[in-house]
Amino acid sequence: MTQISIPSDALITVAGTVGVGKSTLTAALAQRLDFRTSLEKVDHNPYLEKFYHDFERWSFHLQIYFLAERFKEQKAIFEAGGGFVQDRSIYEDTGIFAKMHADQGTMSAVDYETYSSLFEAMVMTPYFPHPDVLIYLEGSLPSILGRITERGREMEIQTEVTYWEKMHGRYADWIGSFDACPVLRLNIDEYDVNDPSSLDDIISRIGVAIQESRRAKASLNV
Ligand SMILES: Nc1ncnc2c1ncn2[C@@H]1O[C@H](COP(=O)(O)OP(=O)(O)O)[C@@H](O)[C@H]1O
Ligand SMILES: Nc1ncnc2c1ncn2[C@H]1C[C@H](O)[C@@H](COP(=O)(O)O)O1
Repeated sequence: MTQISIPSDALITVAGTVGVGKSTLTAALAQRLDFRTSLEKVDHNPYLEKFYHDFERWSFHLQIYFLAERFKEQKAIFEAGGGFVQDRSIYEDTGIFAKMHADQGTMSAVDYETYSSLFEAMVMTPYFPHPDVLIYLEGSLPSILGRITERGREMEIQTEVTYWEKMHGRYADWIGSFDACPVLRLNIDEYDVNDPSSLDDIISRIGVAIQESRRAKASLNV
């Protein structure tokens, strides 16, 4: 199969639940495509560990922090003119995490409202490049829990399994109605990030998805 080249200004975003393999695939794709990465910085997050110990107390602070961080990343991608693989989308902050905590009562209704209006205002700006394609990583809950354990972040390992179970279910519902950009679904049992031919296959599929979406946009003149 002839491989369709990926435009050098593309923005490829990798989405999926915690531990599914986003950062690993982001790094592998960026290296192969000679793209830059936009990574989530977990180690210097001042709220994350506190949040896992007390969701109610820290949910709002953490969401505002993630929103600010991701918006800065979006702006950097916009200013660079693309050419990035991004680890996690801004859509997951609001569509998965903030909503889940609001629904389960660990973020108050007023905090959720404030957060959501800030999110809407940020997304409406020209600094917000929508991805050319969102790669959605999916897998079974046991495989994902195994990866969370293997990675060894104590705060995640100590968190009740029901938290990850609820998140896993929410992701499945969320992706079913996600329509902000084209989606490429990848099952984690069906690729090997260390196998070059497996990455070739993913890159071919990314190429096709981007080509189709750019053609569709051009025909609508948007
Ligand atoms: N394709 C893969 N096969 C096997 N293990 C993987 C794969 N991708 C990631 N992992 C492992 O799973 C764990 C979580 O991966 P990571 O990329 O950090 O997930 P995420 O960014 O989605 O939270 C890490 O220990 C990583 O080494
Ligand atoms: N928006 C978020 N709210 C709560 N927690 C979040 C949010 N975004 C990321 N996280 C957490 C989940 C993980 O513990 C780390 C990093 O995510 P990962 O999926 O491992 O890249 O941050």
